[in-house]
Amino acid sequence: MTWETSDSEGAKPTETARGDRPGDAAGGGDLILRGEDVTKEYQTGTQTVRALKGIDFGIAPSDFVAIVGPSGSGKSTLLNLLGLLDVPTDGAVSLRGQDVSTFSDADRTRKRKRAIGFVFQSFYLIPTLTALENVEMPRMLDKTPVKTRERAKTLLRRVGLGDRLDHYPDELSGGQKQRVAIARSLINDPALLLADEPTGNLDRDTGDEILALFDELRAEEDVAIVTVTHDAYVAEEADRVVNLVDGVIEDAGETAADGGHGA
Ligand SMILES: Nc1ncnc2c1ncn2[C@@H]1O[C@H](COP(=O)(O)OP(=O)(O)OP(=O)(O)O)[C@@H](O)[C@H]1O
Repeated sequence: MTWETSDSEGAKPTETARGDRPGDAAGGGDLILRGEDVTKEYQTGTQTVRALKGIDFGIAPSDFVAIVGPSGSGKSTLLNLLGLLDVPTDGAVSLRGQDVSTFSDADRTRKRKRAIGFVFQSFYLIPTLTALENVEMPRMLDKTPVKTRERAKTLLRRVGLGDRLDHYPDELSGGQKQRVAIARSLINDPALLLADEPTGNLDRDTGDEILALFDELRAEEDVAIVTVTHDAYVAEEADRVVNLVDGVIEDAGETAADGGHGA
C-alpha cells in the first residue's frame, strides 16, 4: 500500500508530489524522501524477521505525517530508514531523487546531518551544557562559531526561549527542554524533522504547544515533520496517518480534520 504525500493545501497535485510527473527523470519530483517497495529484514542467528514488507512512501516539504501502530509493527525501523540511519534490504529509499543505498557511510552521515533533524521523547540534552550550548552542539566543530552562536540564539528565540539561553536543562520545564531540542534539531536548516514520541513526556497542554510550534515551523521554514506517536491528539493534527501493522501500511489517509494545518 502507498503512503502518499499531503496535498491538503491544494498546491501539490498528488501525481507531482509522488514524482510521477512526466519527464521527471529522478522520479522524486519535489519530494524530500521517497520509498519504493521498501523491505527491511533483520537476521538474528538462523531467524529472519521481516520488519517492513514492501511499503511505498513520499515526504514533501511541510508535510506532517504521523506513524502509528502496535508494538513491533515496524515504526522504529521505518523511522531509522527515514533518518538515513539504516538502508533497506530490498526496494529503494531516495533522498531528493538519489538512492541512499549508493551513498558511502560517510556520505550518508553528511547528507543526514544536512537534511534531517531529530527530536526524541527524552529530549537528550547534555546536562552540563546551557540551552544555548546544547543548540550549538551539532555544529561544535563548525568553522564559523560566531555564525553558529547567532543562529542558535535566533532559534532559541524562535521557539520562545530567548530568556533562557544560559539556563541548564535541569533548570527548564519538560516543554522548555523539548523546545531546546527542537531548536537544536534545526541548527543545520533541515528539510525534514523526525520526531520520535515528541509529546510522550509532556502533559496535554504542553504537548499542544509543541504541536503549535511544529505548525509554525512547517509554515515558516517549510520543514516537513514525521512523527511516531502513541498520542491520539498528535495523530489528529497530522495531514497523514500511517498505520503500520506487522510491517505493512494498513490504512493511509487524511485525518477527519483534513490535516489541521493551521497555516
Ligand atoms: N536489530 C534488530 N534485530 C532483529 N530484529 C529486530 C531488530 N530491530 C527490530 N527488530 C524486529 O523488527 C520488528 C519491528 O520492530 P520495530 O522496533 O521497528 O517496531 P516498533 O513498531 O517500533 O515497536 P515499539 O512500538 O515497541 O517500539 C519487531 O518484530 C522487532 O522484534
